[in-house]
Amino acid sequence: MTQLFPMHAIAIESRRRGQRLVGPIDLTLGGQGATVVIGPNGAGKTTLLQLLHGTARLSAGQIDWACTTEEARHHQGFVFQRPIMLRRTVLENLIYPLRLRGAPKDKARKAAREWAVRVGLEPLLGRAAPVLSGGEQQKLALARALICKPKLLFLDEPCAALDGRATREIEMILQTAKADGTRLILSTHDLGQARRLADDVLFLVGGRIHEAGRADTFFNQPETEEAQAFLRGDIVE
Ligand SMILES: Nc1ncnc2c1ncn2[C@@H]1O[C@H](COP(=O)(O)OP(=O)(O)OP(=O)(O)O)[C@@H](O)[C@H]1O
Repeated sequence: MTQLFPMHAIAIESRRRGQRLVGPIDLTLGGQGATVVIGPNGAGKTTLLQLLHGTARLSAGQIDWACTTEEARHHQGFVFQRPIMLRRTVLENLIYPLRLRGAPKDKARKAAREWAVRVGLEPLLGRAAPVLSGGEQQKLALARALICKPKLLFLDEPCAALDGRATREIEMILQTAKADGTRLILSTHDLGQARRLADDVLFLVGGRIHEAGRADTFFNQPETEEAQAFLRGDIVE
């Protein structure tokens, strides 16, 4: 069975037009739990997730998975802040990633129905995905990612535009995915969400990891002045 972890990111950087946006960052990830990436606007959270996932180009450094990079990519999913829906039904959106991976039609259909039930979208299976509400679309995006049983799921501000109820539903799906063994890495501006979901925290400022560690330690005894200020709700730049 393919093992992704431990993953070692060594001195990774993202530069644009000669300007360093993120890095250098060194990071080791073990195979369990949820890592929550927090930090002010422009700190580099999205870019870091994309570098790790391989959708943004490394300007320097390297990422070593316990398997090949190709295998690692195959076992990852990425959920965006604004979900990208196929202009097809909910059912077809769920079937699509499985068919892409070669699953037979019947099997894909069965899994799609099971996932629709799990995330509460069963009554909407025949509806066109683009007309779903924001919360419904995000649940669909999550189910579409999880249906492939990723070993690692990146989520970039998955609840940014959602109300409390939709956020709670998404968080429950994420907690179940984590309990089922999916490694989560998500960015959020919602400190309440970070406290609820995080096992580990990466606190980014200015493209660098400013503080990192166990969530309870970070939230209860942040070491740096910037982290203390950020947790108080002060402006950190
Ligand atoms: N394609 C790009 N070209 C130039 N600069 C970019 C590009 N993408 C991101 N940046 C810059 O890189 C920095 C990090 O951006 P990023 O979106 O990763 O931050 P973030 O922490 O996710 O921000 P936010 O909380 O606002 O979503 C920002 O200064 C941003 O302007």
